[in-house]
Amino acid sequence: MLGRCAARALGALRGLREGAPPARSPGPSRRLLSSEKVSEKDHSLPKPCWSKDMRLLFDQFMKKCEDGSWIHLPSYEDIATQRSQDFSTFIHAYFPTASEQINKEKLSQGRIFTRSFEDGLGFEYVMFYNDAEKRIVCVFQGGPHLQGMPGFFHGGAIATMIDATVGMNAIVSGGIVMTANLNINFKRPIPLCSIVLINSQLDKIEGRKLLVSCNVQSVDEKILYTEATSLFIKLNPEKEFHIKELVLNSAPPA
Ligand SMILES: CC/C=C\C/C=C\C/C=C\CCCCCCCC(=O)SCCNC(=O)CCNC(=O)[C@H](O)C(C)(C)COP(=O)(O)OP(=O)(O)OC[C@H]1O[C@@H](n2cnc3c(N)ncnc32)[C@H](O)[C@@H]1OP(=O)(O)O
Repeated sequence: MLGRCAARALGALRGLREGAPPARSPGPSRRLLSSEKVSEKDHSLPKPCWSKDMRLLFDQFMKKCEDGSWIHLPSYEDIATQRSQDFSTFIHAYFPTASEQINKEKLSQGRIFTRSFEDGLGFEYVMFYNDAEKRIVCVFQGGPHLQGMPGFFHGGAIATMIDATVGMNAIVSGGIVMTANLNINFKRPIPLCSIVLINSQLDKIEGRKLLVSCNVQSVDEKILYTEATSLFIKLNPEKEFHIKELVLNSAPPA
């Protein structure tokens, strides 16, 4: 049985695509342009660019999902439904000054960073969540455009995938959170285009703080490439109360 927070967060992740009603109002901070492209592709499902090993790992984890102990997490490249517009409106209301500085025309082109590369060239990954153990495992196949030192992944690309994985763990466990601190020890360089496992674990929740750790290992678990710890802060619930009112009152009269 999923915890209430995890069930809500997973529902929200799925709800970004499934059965969401057509947008009534984009709210004050996010105006959709008529030319806005909406991609429905779930990037966490097998694609031709996935290697044999990546597919094998996907199949192994999907097998673990059959008894409900693990859950496959969907992943889309952009955010375009009513519920996610509310989410976007919420975030902009939380940071009003920063929000004013955003170029609203460019905002409509917003795309999740890890899903903004052509298939196979950047970040290919799929995440699985275990609620009982508060773990997320990410199977990651990095492409040739993530190169840093010749033949190896760029440290920033590794940091990005770590942030995405521990971040998803924090979102599923805590709701709307932001990364406050990320500490990374790069222990071994990761060969370009290899497949690695990112194992993340929720260690502690202290009020609004969520501590999540992770390691990056080779598929056979013989090489420990990277270790990281992170701190996520749940956006202040008191402030959230006023923001909810703002979001609810933002729609123009019908
Ligand atoms: C339900 C959601 C559903 C769907 C989501 C939709 C789509 C998801 C798709 C993909 C997601 C993939 C995951 C990606 C994850 C990536 C996340 C990011 O990259 S976030 C971007 C980077 N982070 C930032 O830009 C954050 C910048 N910082 C801030 O905005 C603020 O500092 C803050 C973190 C919001 C905290 O500010 P607050 O005013 O809210 O809290 P404070 O009162 O300052 O602090 C509370 C508490 O925490 C302690 N603290 C804060 N920062 C730190 C720190 N760096 N180190 C240690 N401690 C810290 C602070 O001392 C307070 O402690 P207390 O006094 O004991 O209460």
